[in-house]
Amino acid sequence: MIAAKAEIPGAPVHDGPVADRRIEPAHKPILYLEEVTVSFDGFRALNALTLYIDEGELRCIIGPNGAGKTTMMDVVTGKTRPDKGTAFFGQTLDLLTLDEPAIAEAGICRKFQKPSVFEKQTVFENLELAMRTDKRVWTTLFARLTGEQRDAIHEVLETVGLTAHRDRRAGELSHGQKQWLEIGMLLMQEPKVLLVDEPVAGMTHQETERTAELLLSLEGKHSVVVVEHDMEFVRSIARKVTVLHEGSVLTEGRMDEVQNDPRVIEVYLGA
Ligand SMILES: Nc1ncnc2c1ncn2[C@@H]1O[C@H](COP(=O)(O)OP(=O)(O)OP(=O)(O)O)[C@@H](O)[C@H]1O
Repeated sequence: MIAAKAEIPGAPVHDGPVADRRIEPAHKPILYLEEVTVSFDGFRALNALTLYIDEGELRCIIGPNGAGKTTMMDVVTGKTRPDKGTAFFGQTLDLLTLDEPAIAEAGICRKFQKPSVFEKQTVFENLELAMRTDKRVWTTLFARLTGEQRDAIHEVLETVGLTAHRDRRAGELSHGQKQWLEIGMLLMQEPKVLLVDEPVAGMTHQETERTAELLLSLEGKHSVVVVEHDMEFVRSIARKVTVLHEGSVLTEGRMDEVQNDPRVIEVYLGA
């Protein structure tokens, strides 16, 4: 079921020439979470969380353990249903009416911390499998690719820096390369929003740097939400940073601003 976003108080309205001028195209939200509350046995993992993500932006979400970062991603992807609040994708798609596959189909993809690739298939084949709607390995590998599909795979290989490894089995790749391959597999689905959970955990310094470049290169083409504990990494990619604490937004802003915010310092030192 599709509900109308315009019914939400304070939500931007895009349906007329005057309304259009109210929003800068560069700051048009694609994801709206408003007053979202999730309780587990009375404990509020999310507490009236309100968060907007703009189209094409790269947003970092930080916060001490238990702040609600994972729960927030679970709500967006349909894994967890909030007790209260609203979650919209764009102006019209009510995420709370959709299940996980429908949300992924709509263009919200999630990269979990642990890479999950088809180890026995090559890098190229993994990307091919990710592109198809028919997920049966057998069917996919024996279907012929169109020129356009090949181009799409080559473009993603370039983006994730794995062109030279296209014919290697995924199982032979390093941890970092597997992570990039999985990001590539998500890119094959042309997501509008990419949620990335601790992308550099377990990576070498060099792999971390390369991951920063990769995520920065996605900016403008996709909205990328990165949840990460590694502050040096966050600093290297951060545009706008949102600090979660006890299920709500504590503060948002540039990395230097949030780092010097006494409330943020207190929360991290107290954690
Ligand atoms: N299924 C659940 N049942 C009970 N409590 C839960 C459940 N999922 C999360 N919580 C609790 O909700 C709070 C928020 O958890 P969440 O995993 O969202 O935090 P986080 O910011 O991702 O933390 P971390 O950085 O440690 O991963 C925590 O106190 C956690 O123990």
